[in-house]
Amino acid sequence: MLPRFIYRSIKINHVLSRNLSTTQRNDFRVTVVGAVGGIGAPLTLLLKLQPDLVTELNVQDLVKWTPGVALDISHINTAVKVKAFTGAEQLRESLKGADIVVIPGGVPRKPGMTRDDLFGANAGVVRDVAVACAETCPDALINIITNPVNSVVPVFCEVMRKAGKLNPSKIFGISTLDLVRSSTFVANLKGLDPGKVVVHSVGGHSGISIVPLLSQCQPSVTLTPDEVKTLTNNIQQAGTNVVKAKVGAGSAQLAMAFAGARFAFNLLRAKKGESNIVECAFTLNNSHGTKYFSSRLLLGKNGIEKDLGLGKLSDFESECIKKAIEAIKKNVAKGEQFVK
Ligand SMILES: NC(=O)C1=CN([C@@H]2O[C@H](COP(=O)(O)OP(=O)(O)OC[C@H]3O[C@@H](n4cnc5c(N)ncnc54)[C@H](O)[C@@H]3O)[C@@H](O)[C@H]2O)C=CC1
Ligand SMILES: O=C([O-])CC(=O)C(=O)O
Repeated sequence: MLPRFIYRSIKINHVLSRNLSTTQRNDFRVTVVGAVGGIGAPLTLLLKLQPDLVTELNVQDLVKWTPGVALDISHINTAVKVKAFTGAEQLRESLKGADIVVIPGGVPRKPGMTRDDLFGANAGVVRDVAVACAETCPDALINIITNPVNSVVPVFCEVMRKAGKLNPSKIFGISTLDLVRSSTFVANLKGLDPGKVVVHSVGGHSGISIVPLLSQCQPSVTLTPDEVKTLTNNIQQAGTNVVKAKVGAGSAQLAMAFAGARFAFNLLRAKKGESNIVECAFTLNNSHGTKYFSSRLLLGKNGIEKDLGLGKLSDFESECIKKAIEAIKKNVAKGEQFVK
């Protein structure tokens, strides 16, 4: 079954194609850096299907077939305008005027690697994109998908700080896939519709730093202590299980494209003035026992409107968060050290 927002987009496209002249639209430009990769390509496709939220879509990647992928996607009959940008030389041009920059550029894991093992390859990628963003689109909302999220978000923020352009309300490490997986796993266990189950995941995006708040699941579900432990472990290990199952062909891509699109669409909806939009993301907030933490955020026109905190935690969740904080502190220090 297609996700609901794709159905909605198909319906909207139909309305738009009949009635373009009378439809009120806001103009939003989204740039995807690493747009031709395993996450980038399906994510770009999902963005192209949402003309009520995305007006212009800039497709940037290093590979020489970037214009070919952009041309391919541009043939889809939605009103979203697609442009290609190839290589580091065209990165700045791709970022000009961007409202949102989504970054899945970088290297994925292979079996046996941790996310932290990607730091050497990906920290420089994120640093270079941050330097370019500071110069060309310092007010854009930044969505960092590249791993290790817990360390490269600090890299991005420190580069912006050095450039005098840091706005922590606009820089997000994308942990949405943890929420998506949590909803699916709880729904599968309890025989519910996964599209109607909401579970927030806080902390970070790596191993024990991922803390799904199962006690606050909506609708409320009854879970035994063993079920809570098993579900938590399955959610924390889900990425690693995909890496293993793909036997060397990379990590999660399609579910991540869905999660990345969901987060970007929610940012754009909030930017357009829709209220009560809540997502979790890994941000610089200094308010949960470590500088960076993923918590429940109310999104607004300029990014984070309010940190909604963690709500009432179970004893198990409080213990998990203590462990998460210790892991995150080390990951953050590594990112900050890299920029120094
Ligand atoms: N935050 C999350 O929940 C998740 C994060 N990831 C991470 O996303 C990243 C991308 O994964 P995949 O798309 O599967 O990898 P991939 O290798 O399929 O694609 C990466 C793309 O980035 C491009 N790229 C590399 N360096 C670049 C640069 N400096 N500028 C522009 N483009 C550049 C490559 O040419 C390639 O097209 C990985 O670091 C992976 O670990 C993956 C899944 C979930
Ligand atoms: O596990 C990985 O390397 C990719 C990732 O972050 C995820 O799937 O959650």
